[in-house]
Amino acid sequence: MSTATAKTLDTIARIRREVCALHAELTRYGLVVWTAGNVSARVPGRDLMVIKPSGVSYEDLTPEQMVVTDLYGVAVDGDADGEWGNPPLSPSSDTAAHAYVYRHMPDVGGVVHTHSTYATAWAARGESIPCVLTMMGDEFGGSIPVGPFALIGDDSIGQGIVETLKNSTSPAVLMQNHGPFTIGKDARSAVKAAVMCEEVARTVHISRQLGEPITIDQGHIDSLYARYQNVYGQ
Ligand SMILES: O=C(CO)[C@@H](O)[C@H](O)COP(=O)(O)O
Repeated sequence: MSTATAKTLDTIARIRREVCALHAELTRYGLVVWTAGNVSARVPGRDLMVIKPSGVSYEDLTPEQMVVTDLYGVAVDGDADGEWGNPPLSPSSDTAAHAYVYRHMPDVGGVVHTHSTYATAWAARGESIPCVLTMMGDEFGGSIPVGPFALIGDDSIGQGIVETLKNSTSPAVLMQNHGPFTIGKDARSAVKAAVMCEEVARTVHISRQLGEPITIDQGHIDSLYARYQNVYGQ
């Protein structure tokens, strides 16, 4: 086996394990029910992505079931370097949306979609979540925007995600009447954004039940975002 073959196959196997494991984070944080939602990752340096199979229960997901597709959502089972053993399963019904994001946002390495309750409730109203929490400044650099209503099945959802996020600091968009989609430099970052999106959607919802939350000055938001994105952590 050539070095290129071994490297490609090892990379695909690693990403399959990572994407499968990240789906467990969606159920762990209560972001999905039944088979709703999905996680994908870009294969670095290749026009390929890895995404969950459509309609498979979370508890049944295995790395081997993760589907490799091109960036138009077509399943690809190998290349000149050899086969990586795609399962006989259809990729997620949101594959076209994920693929569109990867084609049009080259810095994005991971995409997540959930129907998390509070964020989806904001999406049902077509209302962006105002930046009234320092943790929103940290993670989103401002409000969490709403994207247009779009039917599943073609590039419409992907177009709405890209049009909304391409000039935004937010890694999350609330697709109207549907739910949140998040992006990140990698799939784990996109999952984190989904977790944080639901957390702030819940907190701001509760706050608004008791009064009008106080928005944060944009200069302070920018300062919070710069610190968190560049200094926070190890
Ligand atoms: O939002 C939708 C369908 O409207 C999807 O996210 C489903 O909730 C999950 O679909 P699969 O990834 O299982 O195909």
